[in-house]
Amino acid sequence: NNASSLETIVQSFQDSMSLGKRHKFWETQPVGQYKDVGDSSLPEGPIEPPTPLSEVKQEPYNLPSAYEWTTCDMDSEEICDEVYALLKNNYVEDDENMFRFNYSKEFLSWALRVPGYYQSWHIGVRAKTSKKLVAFISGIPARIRVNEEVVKMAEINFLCVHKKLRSKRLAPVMIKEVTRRVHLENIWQAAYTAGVVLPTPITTCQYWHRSLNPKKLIDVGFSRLGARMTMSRTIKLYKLPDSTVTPGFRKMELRDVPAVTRLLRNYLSQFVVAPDFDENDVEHWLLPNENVVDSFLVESPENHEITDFCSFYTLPSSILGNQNYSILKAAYSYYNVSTKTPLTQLMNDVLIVAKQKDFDVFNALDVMHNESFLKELKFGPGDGQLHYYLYNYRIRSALKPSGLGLVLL
Ligand SMILES: CCCCCCCCCCCCCC(=O)SCCNC(=O)CCNC(=O)[C@H](O)C(C)(C)COP(=O)(O)OP(=O)(O)OC[C@H]1O[C@@H](n2cnc3c(N)ncnc32)[C@H](O)[C@@H]1OP(=O)(O)O
Ligand SMILES: CNCCCN(C)c1ncc(F)c(N2CC(C(=O)NCc3cnc4ccccn34)C2)n1
Repeated sequence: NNASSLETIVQSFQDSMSLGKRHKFWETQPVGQYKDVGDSSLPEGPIEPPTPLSEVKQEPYNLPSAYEWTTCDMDSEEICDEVYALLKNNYVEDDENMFRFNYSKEFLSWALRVPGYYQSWHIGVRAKTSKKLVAFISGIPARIRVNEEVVKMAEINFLCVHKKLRSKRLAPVMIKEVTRRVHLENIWQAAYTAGVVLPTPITTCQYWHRSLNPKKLIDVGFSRLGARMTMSRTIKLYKLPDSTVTPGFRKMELRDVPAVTRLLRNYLSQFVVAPDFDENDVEHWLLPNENVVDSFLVESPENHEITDFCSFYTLPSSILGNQNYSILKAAYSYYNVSTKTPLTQLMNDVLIVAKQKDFDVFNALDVMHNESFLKELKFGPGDGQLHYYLYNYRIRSALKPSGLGLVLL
């Protein structure tokens, strides 16, 4: 009728102005809605109260008839392979479709089989006939502190629908199903990041990249030769020493877990949103794990006190359509703490180690105190932004990336 056609006209106008973008699914969810932004009368904390467990939907949401739910046992080599292959071929790409994340199998096992994990939160969708895995979404339990409140949350990640099944509204079903399964464990909040804008980010972070192998990065189109720059001048610009400079800088070991936990908990207490890591979490997330996560610390040569800590995770990308290279080896800054060694010097040692390990690029978000070293260590701003979200939890203050102490994978 006239009214709906008028709405359609208004909608397409607004969309073209990217103003009131319609979010048919997200408008139904307990998340900060655009209309609420800036309304300081709304209290900080849960948006909706928990539902009595008896009232949580007991059976899975309906899928299109050709598809069925499957729970992915990431302990099984075969199923881990299937999840790896689905993501390798269908997960996040850059806007120009030149790169696609290629999370490794051991990385996915590390990211999903965390202390206290629920296998039921590792959710897949299979085609009934072929049994092919065509979609995935994951949740892991985490204790996240928001200001003074430590909240049990689910960290949601690796949402992926096969390229052939896009734009069929499958994502909202995946999200509702993981929400239902999280509710069944009496957890009512979640944290997630995305490169897309949804209702409503708690903060928006900028990616920064530090070239380690500038020739390869230019060859594959990740970066461009600077104006008035030659290739040899560019290689010299990014050259790093062969070895680290900080006395007492070494790999983290199991015996360091208690000290690193103390150091990290104290450091993270200054941020508005941060994980509430205990020793179990630190052992899982920060102990070196080959090709997955690397971590280092500074043990003072005088009194053997552990004064600083730094870490990065390994997330390669497939290079789509380049004759000479197929993999971009990228390191992502994870958690770093400096109490004695200047953060810039500590991070320069991390760059030196990453170069020694043959990484092509070192990525960092402008979270925590990262901004203080980015320019001096020759990071350049990336084109991607990462938006952080909380589900069913409103935070009062407008959060800047420097107030964020949470790095998701
Ligand atoms: C208490 C517990 C709560 C637990 C849950 C907490 C929430 C968790 C939320 C998930 C956190 C994920 C964290 C990560 O993994 S971020 C990485 C996401 N994955 C990728 O980008 C991989 C490549 N892309 C794909 O696989 C598909 O394009 C996906 C699956 C992303 C969308 O599939 P498709 O393209 O075929 O679209 P559709 O027709 O099915 O559905 C369209 C609807 O989906 C909304 N959409 C699009 N992209 C995203 C996105 N990244 N987060 C949330 N919502 C998203 C979109 O606004 C629209 O809703 P609305 O705008 O109309 O309202
Ligand atoms: C914190 N959890 C990271 C999840 C990855 N998420 C969801 C993501 N969302 C948007 C982005 F902007 C982004 N960036 C990494 C930066 C980068 O390296 N950009 C060039 C590039 C190389 N390879 C790829 C693969 C995909 C996208 C960009 N690529 C930008 N990451």
